[in-house]
Amino acid sequence: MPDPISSASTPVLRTRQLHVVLGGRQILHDINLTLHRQEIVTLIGPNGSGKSTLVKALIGAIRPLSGRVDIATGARIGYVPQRLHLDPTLPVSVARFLDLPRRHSRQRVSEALHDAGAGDLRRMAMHHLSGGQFQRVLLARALLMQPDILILDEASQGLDHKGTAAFYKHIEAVRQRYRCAVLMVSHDLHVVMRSANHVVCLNGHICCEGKPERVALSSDYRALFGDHAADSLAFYRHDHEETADVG
Ligand SMILES: Nc1ncnc2c1ncn2[C@@H]1O[C@H](COP(=O)(O)OP(=O)(O)OP(=O)(O)O)[C@@H](O)[C@H]1O
Repeated sequence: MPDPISSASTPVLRTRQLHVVLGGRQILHDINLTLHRQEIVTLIGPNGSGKSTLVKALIGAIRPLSGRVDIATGARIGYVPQRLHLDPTLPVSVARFLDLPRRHSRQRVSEALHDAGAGDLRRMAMHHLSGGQFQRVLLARALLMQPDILILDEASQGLDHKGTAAFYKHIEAVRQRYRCAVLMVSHDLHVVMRSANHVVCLNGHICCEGKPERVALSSDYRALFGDHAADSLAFYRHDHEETADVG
């Protein structure tokens, strides 16, 4: 289990020299990551770079070989997994799903669904939901526990740029309402570069991190993402110049 950080310190989550080995292979090394209260950090990296592994280590689902994960005392983590398999032979409604494994008041469930942008899905069967609706229900489930830290693993998977951008906006509203820190994994470089406050670029270790434009200019980022890197920087500049023009 992750260790507690004393309540006096500012970070809500911090890792120190995290090393993860799976199947005899080193997947992550020297991970020093800090998440401050109410900050949004986006984790990017190529396929297989260890993003999901890091997220699992943070929530305590994977035990690191060495290093530490410290969580502020009393801080609750809400986790939205990359995918969740539900047995289609056991149909379950959204409302019932959100009551598993622990029952919540009807009002709390309604609030969480509303806050996740899924207010109208309560009576739907889980196996009838679209990919985007399913992710919002998973987000509602994470919000039910009033998280101090919200961790989303590729929660915008399957959404196009527009859908991803809308989802990011939604997460920003959630962050403000719940006053939680957010760590999200994303592979949509365009949207990340446009929307994130702080970007962490992972490839077995943290290659670079900082504000989007700084990361986009770094040679490590360009080496990892090639042409996409140049595209996303152009996108970032275009968007920010437009914003600057407007005012
Ligand atoms: N249980 C496991 N045993 C052995 N190797 C594993 C295990 N889980 C993951 N890996 C390996 O660890 C590496 C990192 O996987 P991970 O899923 O963390 O990457 P990712 O950055 O999230 O990738 P993607 O963007 O494709 O989702 C991969 O090479 C994967 O094959």
